[in-house]
Amino acid sequence: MAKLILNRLSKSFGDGKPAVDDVSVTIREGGFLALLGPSGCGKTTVLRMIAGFEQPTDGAILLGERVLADAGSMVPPERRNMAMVFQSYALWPHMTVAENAGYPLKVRGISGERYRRKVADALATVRLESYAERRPSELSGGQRQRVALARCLVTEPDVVLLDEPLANLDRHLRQEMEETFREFHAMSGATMVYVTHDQSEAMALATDVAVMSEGKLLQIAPPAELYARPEGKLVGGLVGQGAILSVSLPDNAPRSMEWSQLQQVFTETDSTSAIGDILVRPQDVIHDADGIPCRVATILYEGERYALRLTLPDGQVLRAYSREPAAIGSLFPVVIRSAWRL
Ligand SMILES: Nc1ncnc2c1ncn2[C@@H]1O[C@H](COP(=O)(O)OP(=O)(O)OP(=O)(O)O)[C@@H](O)[C@H]1O
Repeated sequence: MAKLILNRLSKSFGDGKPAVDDVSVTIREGGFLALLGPSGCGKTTVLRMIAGFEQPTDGAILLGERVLADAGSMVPPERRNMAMVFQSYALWPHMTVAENAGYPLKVRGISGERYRRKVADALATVRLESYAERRPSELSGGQRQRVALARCLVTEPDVVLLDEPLANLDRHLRQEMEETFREFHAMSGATMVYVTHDQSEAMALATDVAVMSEGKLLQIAPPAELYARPEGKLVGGLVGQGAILSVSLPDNAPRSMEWSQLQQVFTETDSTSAIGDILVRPQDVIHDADGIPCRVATILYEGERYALRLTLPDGQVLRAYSREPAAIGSLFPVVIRSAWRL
């Protein structure tokens, strides 16, 4: 196994804007990368190029030193030692769970004891040993997804590619499957690339998250860093809960701002300073009689707390949490403990 490298990768489908535009990413061996972004941003096209279903128009894909694809050459999908898991599972309905899981081995001419052992190991990894003789129609959605994972494990792939694998499952099952994916990643040791438009899924699963928009890579970072230090409005708005406020900032404003600096921003409007965006997380908005005089716009009971939308004196919207209920329209002064300049 080796690093998977996307080097200045681009893909155009004819005229118009390229679907993937100059994307460079290095995924360490055994890493788990989530490609995150809104519909149409190019993430599936990146995955399909890694799998070998599409050829790059520019740039290259390498596994270690080996060039898998560039504009002039392509290693075919079956010679990349990769496995892909689809949203639709793509299981054979007439085969049992064990036969489905073992199918890639049959294709490769592996049989006998070796075949049985590999299938049994793969089913054990996804905890489906006792379902070996069932057919896909007799399984739940989560169990079918696990068969698809087992089928991908039997070939011991270097790289596993997952295209929105949880999109068809309900919320409860998604959480359970997130656990399965984490276990699967730990046990297989494979490098994984996971496409999703769900930020919480990406943050929960991956070791690194690459955020894409309109074919371009906006930022790549481990989840905690992406949350704490997003680059730009798009990433800031996509990752975690928060409000983006447009404020006039002093020239020397640091990226991470505290109340002592923010207080000035909200009280002194200096018409000569530049307008900039700051990201404020709801947990950093604290109810305080001496704070900015906001008003409650909406309130939503979330079980353990209330989620508030507050209106700032200039009309912009801020999010906050509160343990106490508050009346809509009432005064709710707040201190902003910290904010991140985007
Ligand atoms: N085979 C194709 N021919 C022409 N255009 C394509 C083809 N495949 C993708 N595109 C275009 O490339 C762009 C990126 O598509 P892609 O499927 O990679 O996005 P995505 O981020 O995966 O979206 P989604 O989450 O909706 O699947 C889109 O504008 C799409 O219409």
